[in-house]
Amino acid sequence: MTHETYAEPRYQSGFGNEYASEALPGALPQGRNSPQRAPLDLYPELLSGSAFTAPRHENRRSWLYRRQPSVVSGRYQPYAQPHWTTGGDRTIALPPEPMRWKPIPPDNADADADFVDGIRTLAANGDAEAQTGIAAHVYVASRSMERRAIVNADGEMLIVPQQGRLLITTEMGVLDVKPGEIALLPRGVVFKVALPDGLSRGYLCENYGAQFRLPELGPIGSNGLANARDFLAPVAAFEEAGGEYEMVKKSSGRLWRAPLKQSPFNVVAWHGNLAPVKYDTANFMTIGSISFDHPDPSIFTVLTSPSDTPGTANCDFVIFPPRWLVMEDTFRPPWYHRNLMSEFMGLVHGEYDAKPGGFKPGGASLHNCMVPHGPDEEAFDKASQADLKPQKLDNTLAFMFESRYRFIPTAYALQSPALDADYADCWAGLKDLFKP
Ligand SMILES: O=C(O)Cc1cc(O)ccc1O
Ligand SMILES: [Fe+2]
Repeated sequence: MTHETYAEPRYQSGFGNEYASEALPGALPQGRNSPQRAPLDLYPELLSGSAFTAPRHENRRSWLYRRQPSVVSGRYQPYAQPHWTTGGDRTIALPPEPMRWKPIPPDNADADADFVDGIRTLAANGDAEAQTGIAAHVYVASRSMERRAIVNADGEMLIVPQQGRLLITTEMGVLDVKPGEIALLPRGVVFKVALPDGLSRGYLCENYGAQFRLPELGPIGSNGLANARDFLAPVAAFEEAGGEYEMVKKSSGRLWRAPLKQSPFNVVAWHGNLAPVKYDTANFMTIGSISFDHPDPSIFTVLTSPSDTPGTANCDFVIFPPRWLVMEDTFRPPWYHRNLMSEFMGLVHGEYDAKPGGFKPGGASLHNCMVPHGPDEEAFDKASQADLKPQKLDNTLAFMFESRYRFIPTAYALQSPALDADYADCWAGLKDLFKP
């Protein structure tokens, strides 16, 4: 890739549509996918993100035209990254109470790690082999991946940067992703992450289940929430410089590494509907109550990964963006609640209205199935006394990975000094105000 490609990535718009892009004119075959000899003597390679026979609306695949097929590789050896774990660990005694972490992980906050080595799994559920569940990770990294790439065969990767821009080079081109934006990298797409701002941190959802897609809009109609055109896929770009690479592969819960004689970013043209994308949450068309009551947060769903039970997601990716609150005679923050669904939350910046105190950017909270939670004492006191003028919740971005499966925190997360042992105290002062 030229320097200009890095400075100014270019994009094609849409989500799950048929993109087409060539870095060199004429590199895409016309009228067929695998001619006897492809243009420019490139190798056609099919990347399928769904079964061949998946229904048309769920079918995702792209054709990559590359200088060498992906199968050209050195032999894989085990790679040690013990902090990136897979699936729910059923041997861990899962605390049946609310949990929260301060910004994580302070232990390697200035670590000399790249994106792969900087991943820390906080909690996970399901089983990558059964293609169910997700993992919630954080990353803290200060080193760019130079001649090193990663491919994840266990799931797609939803990246939520919290601090520092990420330049994500993929087989299909480059995504420039800053905090407030998210990136979604399909299972099996090779990528590497450069850190132009130095020390960078954020959250990751590794989704072993059905691919994330836009939610149904029901009575909302044909527009709103995350609009498909605001998702951006890269245009084709390939690395010119020769020389060796290291490929890290995550497969079946383990990491491996192999030497490559050539850059894996050697795709000169591609077309299809399986692609990495980025999305700026500032483009989210937020819907709320303009009468009374606090609506269910499902109205803030950006992307959903369904399970086999309709309406009961493997994972919903939900954001709490800046928005106006105008509801009359209403307790405006989230209500106190207990849910079937399990909730892992993070904060990109600002304050979250239910927890103005202890929930900090870079931190996390976990409220599993039927674990009671809701506004802390400070939020309750303010909201139950507030003068209900229209109010803008501004300069804030929280998010939730919500899943039908309980998240099991990792031993790392349970032993971390970031675990907030006093979390429950934020509700301890809620008094019995009953006035019969
Ligand atoms: O618990 C939370 O903070 C997330 C949440 C927000 C909301 O507005 C309603 C329900 C809910 O679980
Ligand atoms: Fe909740």
